[in-house]
Amino acid sequence: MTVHSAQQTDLWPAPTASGPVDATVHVPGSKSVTNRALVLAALASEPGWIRRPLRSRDTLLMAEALRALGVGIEETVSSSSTLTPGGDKAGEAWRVIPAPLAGPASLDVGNAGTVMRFLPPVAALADGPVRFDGDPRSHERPLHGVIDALRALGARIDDDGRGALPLTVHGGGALDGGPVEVDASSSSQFVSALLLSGARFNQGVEVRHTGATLPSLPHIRMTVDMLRAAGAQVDTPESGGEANVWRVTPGALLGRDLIVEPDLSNAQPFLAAALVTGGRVIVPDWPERTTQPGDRLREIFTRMGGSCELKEYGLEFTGSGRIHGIDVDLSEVGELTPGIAAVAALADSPSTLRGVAHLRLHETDRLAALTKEINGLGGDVTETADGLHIRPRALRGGVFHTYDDHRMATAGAILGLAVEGVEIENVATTAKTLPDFTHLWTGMLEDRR
Ligand SMILES: O=C(O)C1=C[C@@H](OP(=O)(O)O)[C@@H](O)[C@H](O)C1
Ligand SMILES: C=C(OP(=O)(O)O)C(=O)O
Repeated sequence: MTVHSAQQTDLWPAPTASGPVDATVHVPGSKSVTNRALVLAALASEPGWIRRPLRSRDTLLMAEALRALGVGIEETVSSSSTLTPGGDKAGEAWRVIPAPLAGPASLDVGNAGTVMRFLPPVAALADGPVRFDGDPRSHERPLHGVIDALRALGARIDDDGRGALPLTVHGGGALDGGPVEVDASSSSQFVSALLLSGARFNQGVEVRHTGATLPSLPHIRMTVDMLRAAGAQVDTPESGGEANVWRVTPGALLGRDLIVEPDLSNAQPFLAAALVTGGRVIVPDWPERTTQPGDRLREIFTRMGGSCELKEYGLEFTGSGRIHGIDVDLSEVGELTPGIAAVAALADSPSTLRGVAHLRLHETDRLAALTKEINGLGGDVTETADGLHIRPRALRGGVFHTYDDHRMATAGAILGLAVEGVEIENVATTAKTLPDFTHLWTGMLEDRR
């Protein structure tokens, strides 16, 4: 698969459901886990394996960028294909071979928050200049937390002073590290970025978040869990440390053999389909314990009218035929907002989604985009200071624009299940994290188990 910018402007007629869905959907691996695994494996002192990696635009950009810095990443068919009940590509794996990091290099981050934020600290450890650029939207997404913190920790960075891309990190082969303050209220990825490379800084790193709010805490926990699994010593607020302070002790990282969990945020549209059609969807390999924010869907979609059971083979989620509105704080799980908004627009009562002001700086301004597009189909959505108020109304068909946002595309598909004549513009933008989306979606509608 080539790493391309999804510029296609075709209209995809979103299929309506002819009845309750009844399907098993194998959801590909987690973007957030795959990209953390790549960074940690690249920084390790020995080779490692990443099994069942997500292959999507965001993760291929991460792999390409690390290769450009000298890291070996080999695609292989692993010997452990038996690990995978029914997943066709599941035996495939990446072998990551760390090497001295070096510039000059020119990295394309696309519109991947994980790539544009996790890699500048890695580049600070490289020897030589590393230039970062990406899609036009990447120039608007906040990066000041990473830039300012790296400078405070001893890095030299050339940028245009806006706290955003493009920029060049002049890596010196090592970084002092130590204590640093960051306002991560616009993205938890600032904290994750500094922690992920922190074990390789001379003094490690101590990150103190100074802002009033901090979104996406589960993603910071994911960073901490994965660092610990790679042998790093990490002190956190949860492990008895100070509130809003994370500390990584300097030291070598181990090469791991890691199996990537299915992407639970990408499972969302499929679970939503069960809810919207009063059907049933099984997602195999749903982890029993996970830091992925998508695990909150079990609770949120249950409150919205479904029921679920975590079985040995995966999650079985069943809709009741009724969809209820919800009043919910999504600050920890912001990336679930578009899918929840779509379901809420089809509910039997109003919804209020709170705590997600930072979504205005995601792939697109998601609060504005959801309001405009759902209202464009006849809906009644208003933006609040930190979220959305959604009053369900009968919807009609029309074009649903995606603004190069994968989660807008999947939100439109959810609406299309219940509303005839919804056409998704640039559904190919789902390639950011789920290149197979349209096949999985039509497959789900045909599958009757
Ligand atoms: O660290 C990660 O993998 C992510 C953190 C979150 O970012 P924000 O904290 O910027 O919302 C989330 O929305 C994004 O999809 C993935
Ligand atoms: C916000 C998201 O992505 P990113 O990693 O680009 O921030 C997302 O996937 O919903």
